[in-house]
Amino acid sequence: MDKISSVSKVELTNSDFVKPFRILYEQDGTKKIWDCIKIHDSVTILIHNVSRDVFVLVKQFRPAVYINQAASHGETGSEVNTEKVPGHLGLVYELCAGIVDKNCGWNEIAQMEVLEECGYQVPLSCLEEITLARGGTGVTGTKQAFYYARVTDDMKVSAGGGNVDEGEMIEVVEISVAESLTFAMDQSIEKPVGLIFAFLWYHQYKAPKSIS
Ligand SMILES: O=c1ccn([C@@H]2O[C@H](COP(=O)(O)OP(=O)(O)O[C@H]3O[C@H](CO)[C@@H](O)[C@H](O)[C@H]3O)[C@@H](O)[C@H]2O)c(=O)[nH]1
Ligand SMILES: [Mg+2]
Repeated sequence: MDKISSVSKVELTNSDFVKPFRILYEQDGTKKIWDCIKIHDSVTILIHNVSRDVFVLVKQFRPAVYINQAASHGETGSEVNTEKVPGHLGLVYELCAGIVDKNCGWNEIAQMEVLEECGYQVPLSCLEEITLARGGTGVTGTKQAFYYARVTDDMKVSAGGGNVDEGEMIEVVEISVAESLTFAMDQSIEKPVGLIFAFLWYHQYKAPKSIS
């Protein structure tokens, strides 16, 4: 999964996934411009396997993270020297997530992503909405829905790994709930803020409280 080679940056002319555009507006009479990117809304799922008290995460190569790593290693040109910037630097731990690109309930999209990426067939009744937030406010402004899915070992029906037809390569990783806060705050582990939020949410609102 982390054997990355032949990396180059090219100009984006058209895309099925993102559309850059500019907004012109006036604020209190002052003319302003703001450059944005249109992307899909998304769903994100904190999967808790209660049979073994572990969180189920996905680990995947993220080109955007990789290219930022390359820049930190002085590789800012259009070609990246992959000897100097090995592919594992673009691997990221994330919650199971997917874009809202189908006309159905967001909870159904969450259910599909849990199956596709992590191999659990979870009934909708085991999916709880945590909250809805903005995935990004500066550039995209899209919505991101967070769900909590309680799963058991007997809901595991496949290895997961993502949609092979779309070329997805995903490793399913388990983190014990007991170690999850240390994991969340470890800066040496690449992860998005949504993962940290979800782990903290669990410990604040869901974790059994010990009696002192
Ligand atoms: O430029 C692109 C963009 C996407 N894809 C494919 O599109 C699919 C997208 O996968 P999906 O699981 O639906 O979305 P994610 O990539 O997991 O993205 C979600 O999870 C991210 C991490 O939480 C968030 O940043 C995003 O907003 C959210 O949509 C995959 O097959 C990709 O291979 C491409 O091939 N090229
Ligand atoms: Mg995904």
